[in-house]
Amino acid sequence: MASYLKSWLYAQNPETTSSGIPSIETSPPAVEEDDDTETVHGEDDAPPAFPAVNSAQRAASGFGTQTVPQILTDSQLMPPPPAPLLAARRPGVSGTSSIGNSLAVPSAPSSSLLPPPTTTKPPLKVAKRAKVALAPGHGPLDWANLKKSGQDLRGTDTLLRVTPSMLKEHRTREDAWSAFNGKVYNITHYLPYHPGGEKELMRVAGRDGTKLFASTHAWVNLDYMLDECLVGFMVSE
Ligand code: HEM
Repeated sequence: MASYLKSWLYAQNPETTSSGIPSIETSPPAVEEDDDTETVHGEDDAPPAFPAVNSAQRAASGFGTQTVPQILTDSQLMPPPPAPLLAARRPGVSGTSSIGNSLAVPSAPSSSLLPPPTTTKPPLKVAKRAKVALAPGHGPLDWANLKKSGQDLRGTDTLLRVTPSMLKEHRTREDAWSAFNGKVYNITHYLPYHPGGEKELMRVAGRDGTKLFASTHAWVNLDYMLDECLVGFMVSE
């Protein structure tokens, strides 16, 4: 058995002694250069390489032999897209932005995020129109029914040519005429039906009420409401 082992050792290691017996090293082996980067040295907190330096993974993947992708410089990169205009807006700032020349916002008033002045400023004072409680049976429908009733609301047999002096003679509550856009109406019967009150309507009795009517409620269809009250047309003296 011993001779067999001797012959085997000789075959494996040609550096045998002259006696043919391999020498047995007794001194400790020389410390080799340590290239194991996984070993932590002193205060070095660097993480170990991954995959490990001499690992099978590194050898299999050809790690380190591949060409490292080149990192492009700023000038080689595609330029960034332009900043959207709305993104450059700032609350409370209207007009040109000071973010930078490239982000300059056109100074349109709409570029501000401020609420529109209509919501922040108090509304303009509108002259309050007096509400008048109409007597029972004197609502708009009642007036419409009276017009249809066939009752004479003109007080004249035919349409007249009315001069300003003629108009002036009809300025009482019992007999009130008024002119609107060249047409003369007998407003006497309408007085208690007027939503703005008799007093207001009497301001135009015996004179031209075109201006006052238009400044109060131009949307009201006067010609339809008073069609049965038409007296005639304005003419000069
Ligand atoms: C004969 C001509 C006139 C007719 C047919 C007429 C008719 C009307 C009508 C239909 C309304 C209700 C309108 C609405 O609620 O939107 C109204 C309201 C009013 N009208 Fe006249 N109007 C006449 C002349 C006048 C005149 C000359 C004045 C004088 C200033 C006047 C003063 C008013 C006022 C102050 C109101 C408001 C009443 C309210 O807010 O409830 N109207 N009128």
